[in-house]
Amino acid sequence: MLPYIPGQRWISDAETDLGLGTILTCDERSVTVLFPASGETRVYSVRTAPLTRVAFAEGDQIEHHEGWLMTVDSVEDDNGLLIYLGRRADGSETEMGESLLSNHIRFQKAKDRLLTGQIDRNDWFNLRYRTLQKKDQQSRSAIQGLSGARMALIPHQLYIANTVASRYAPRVLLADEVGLGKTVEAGLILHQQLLTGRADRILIIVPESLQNQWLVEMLRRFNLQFSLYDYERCAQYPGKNAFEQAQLVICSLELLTDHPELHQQAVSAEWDMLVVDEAHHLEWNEEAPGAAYSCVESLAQDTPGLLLLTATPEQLGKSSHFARLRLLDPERYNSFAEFEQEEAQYQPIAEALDKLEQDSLSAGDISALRDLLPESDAQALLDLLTQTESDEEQKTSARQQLQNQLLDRHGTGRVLFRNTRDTVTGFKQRELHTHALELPSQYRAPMNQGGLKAHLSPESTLPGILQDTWCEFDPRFNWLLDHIRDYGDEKTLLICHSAGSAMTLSNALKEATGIHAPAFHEGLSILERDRAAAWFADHDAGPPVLICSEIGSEGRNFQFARHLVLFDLPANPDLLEQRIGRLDRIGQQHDIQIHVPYFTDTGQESMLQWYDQGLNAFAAPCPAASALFAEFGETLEKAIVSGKDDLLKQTLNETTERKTILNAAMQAGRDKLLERNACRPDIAASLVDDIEQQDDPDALFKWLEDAMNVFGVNSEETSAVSWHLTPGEHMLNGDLPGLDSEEGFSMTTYRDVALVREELQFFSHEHPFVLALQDQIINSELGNSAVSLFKTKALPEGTLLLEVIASVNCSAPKHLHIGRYLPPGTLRFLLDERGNNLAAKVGFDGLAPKLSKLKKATAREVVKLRQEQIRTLADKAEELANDHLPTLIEDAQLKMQSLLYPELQRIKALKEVNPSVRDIEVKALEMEYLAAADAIENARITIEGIRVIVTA
Ligand SMILES: Nc1ncnc2c1ncn2[C@@H]1O[C@H](COP(=O)(O)OP(=O)(O)OP(=O)(O)O)[C@@H](O)[C@H]1O
Repeated sequence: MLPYIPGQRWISDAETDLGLGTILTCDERSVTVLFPASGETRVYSVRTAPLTRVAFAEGDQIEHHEGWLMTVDSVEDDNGLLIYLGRRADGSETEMGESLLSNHIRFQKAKDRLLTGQIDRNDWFNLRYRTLQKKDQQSRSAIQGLSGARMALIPHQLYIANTVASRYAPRVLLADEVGLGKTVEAGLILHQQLLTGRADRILIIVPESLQNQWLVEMLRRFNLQFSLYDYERCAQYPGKNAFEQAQLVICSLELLTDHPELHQQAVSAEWDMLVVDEAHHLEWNEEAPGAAYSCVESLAQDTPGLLLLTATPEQLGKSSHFARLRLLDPERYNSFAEFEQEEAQYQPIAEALDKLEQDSLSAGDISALRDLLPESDAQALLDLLTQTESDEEQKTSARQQLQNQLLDRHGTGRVLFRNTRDTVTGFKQRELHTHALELPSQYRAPMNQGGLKAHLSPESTLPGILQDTWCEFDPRFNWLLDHIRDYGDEKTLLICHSAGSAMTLSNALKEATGIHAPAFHEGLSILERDRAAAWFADHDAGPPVLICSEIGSEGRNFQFARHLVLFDLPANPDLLEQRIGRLDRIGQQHDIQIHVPYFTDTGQESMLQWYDQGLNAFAAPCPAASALFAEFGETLEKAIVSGKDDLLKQTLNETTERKTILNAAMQAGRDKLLERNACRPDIAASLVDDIEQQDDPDALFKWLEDAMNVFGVNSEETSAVSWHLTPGEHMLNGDLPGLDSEEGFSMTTYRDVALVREELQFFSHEHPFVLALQDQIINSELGNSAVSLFKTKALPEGTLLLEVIASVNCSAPKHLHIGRYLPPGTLRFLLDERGNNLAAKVGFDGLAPKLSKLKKATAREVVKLRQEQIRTLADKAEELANDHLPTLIEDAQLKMQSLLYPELQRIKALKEVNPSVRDIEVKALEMEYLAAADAIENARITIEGIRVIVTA
């Protein structure tokens, strides 16, 4: 006979929060259990299922799912299903099949264990109490998911992650300028979504060259273990959908575009979140979307959450930028023409924002604001501003709320986040060094006959044999030798247009100097590229130069290098910014030296002038660069190729003029809205503050030390701020992350130490090891019963006290994040023999150190002798705890309403004026509101631990 019968009620020992489970199906191998209270289904192996049968006996009080109670008189077995016979509170007889039991029933295991003589150590009881307190604090935290990353607390990143991650299934474009930390922002959002149960399955699509960088970054910074999927890995699952075999996957865009069958598998693998890095490669136009675009589009349609990352959103033109917004929200962005029109109207909104900064507003200003924000909540705020009886505090708050509403309800702000170096401080200067060289005769012909490419990188258009030997006559090569001689002890990153040029340069350099400067290009395998990058990064042994092709270097972190050699210039200003961004990124310690060797009186000089004088693009990113390139790119190319000086001069002058106008217009309109949306400094600063306060390395290690003592984990102090952990010989549980091998690992609880010492894991309250320990303590019976001796003269010898810990438990789906409203709490009662609660007078921290252990046999004897007294006091404590419940539920409902209701109202108001709010977001919030209210109403008290204290 099978051990499980459909309809039976069982509880998960590992996840008691799930509530009461119902067996759905069972065969020889697996059993499927539905946990209705949390909406979860689990499939276990029949042999190892961590399940306990729920069976009540005579005298037990049980609850019907409709909420009424019955006392059990007898139990019958109907083909493996239990039927309880008994009486309701009014005395009437009734019966209840086990399938009708309330899904929220919890069990008071502590009392049963104590009374049956299963007594734990005192320090286990103490650990249990402190762990419950810790869990309670974490559940209350508004920054859950944001504090556990190994990262410096950079305000704009935290602001974006916090804003985006709090949305249901966020769909946004992260478009910070190059090197400002988009990968870290995306990682933070994913971490938060995973930790709070809002996402389980995530697919990250990146250019092939960045796969390992992402893999390492997710693990090193966020402890997220992604699987890297390439063709070989996918082939390991014949006949199956490879993408369904892992929850967190990174793969390259090329894998999906080159293999339609794998693309199909990825589309049907039901992800919660999709991330696409370097999204500027997704080219689109109305007639024919590119292959990469279509590939991502079909995935994006079927995935609730979507993060697109690009530093240069307009690199392939405005229509492709629009198309990426369309991926995020096809309903809102359905007409390119309308999008362009809308962009032109951002200026009045930006002006209104400025006005709201001023102390007084004219009648005209108020009237303009009334037109922009016609909704009733905004009108009320505007009334407040004009009423003479309003005080300054009210007016300031009204101004802030109105600014928030303007930002919220207009423009792309809600889906597009862009921080720039203007607003994020701490970046180093960029210094341009131009090096004029004479054009060698060998390049004259190709330049005269060829197009723009021949002018910018003439070596790549040379015929046959010259492709390998051009360094012999190209003065840029000799200049490079001089540069290495002068700066050989500082790192230089060289970028040129093509892989071929990079290889020739690398070979020639080796021949001329013996220096092996690796060529880093798209033709290398990922492993080869990662090795080359790591070798280059080696401060002592690594080469002074890395020679990269355009594509090879994209997205890479080379901020440890100080010199950037642009061996040729790219044809597009966005590519120039991408190149400079390899060095000009967070972590750069020095001013960046940009070297441009060029041939005088050639198209190279013209291009250099256009970038430098036209766009000022070497000194800083130029906001209008894409627009200027769209306007003047063709003429510039024509001028360069034809060598017409007048046309060049004219283009340069026109560009300079337009740049001033466009930059000013953008700054006044679109950019101002983007800037304000991308980071609101007051909120960002308070996030940093909250995390700094939560980071308490000493307290965390103290708790960890106690827990490791109990669990039998060895810890060796390796410095004042770091420890090495290894599995002990008699570990209580072998299932702790990182301790599956003898070697163990090293860690620190200090954020600043973890940032400089890569070999240490950063332990925070959100580290998987800490979370696993916490769960194992709380979800097991560990320390829930204890007996101890209290040597005191204040009470007669043999006096009995009962210390009882209780918590509030809600069986609710994890994504509701119910702890925000109803944290588990740690109710503590210390009852004397008459049932008086002394907890307020005698605190846990004062009492615990004064208690000593009793021998097990003596402890059992005490329990046996005082059983009746203990039972009565335990029931009394439970009664007291239950007395708290209605107030706790009421407070939680109020808190939930105060947080979710305004959010619901806001999103509904937003939807009326800003169609970028999707219907599904409004619906999801409504459902969340109702589900949270229901879960809170069904909260129950759980007795987490009982300690008998006898005085001596
Ligand atoms: N908060 C942080 N703490 C420590 N290092 C950081 C932080 N944010 C970013 N970095 C580092 O700064 C560099 C740039 O960050 P990241 O790669 O996320 O930028 P990006 O905007 O994605 O760059 P790109 O535009 O080139 O793709 C990386 O080396 C990253 O590890």
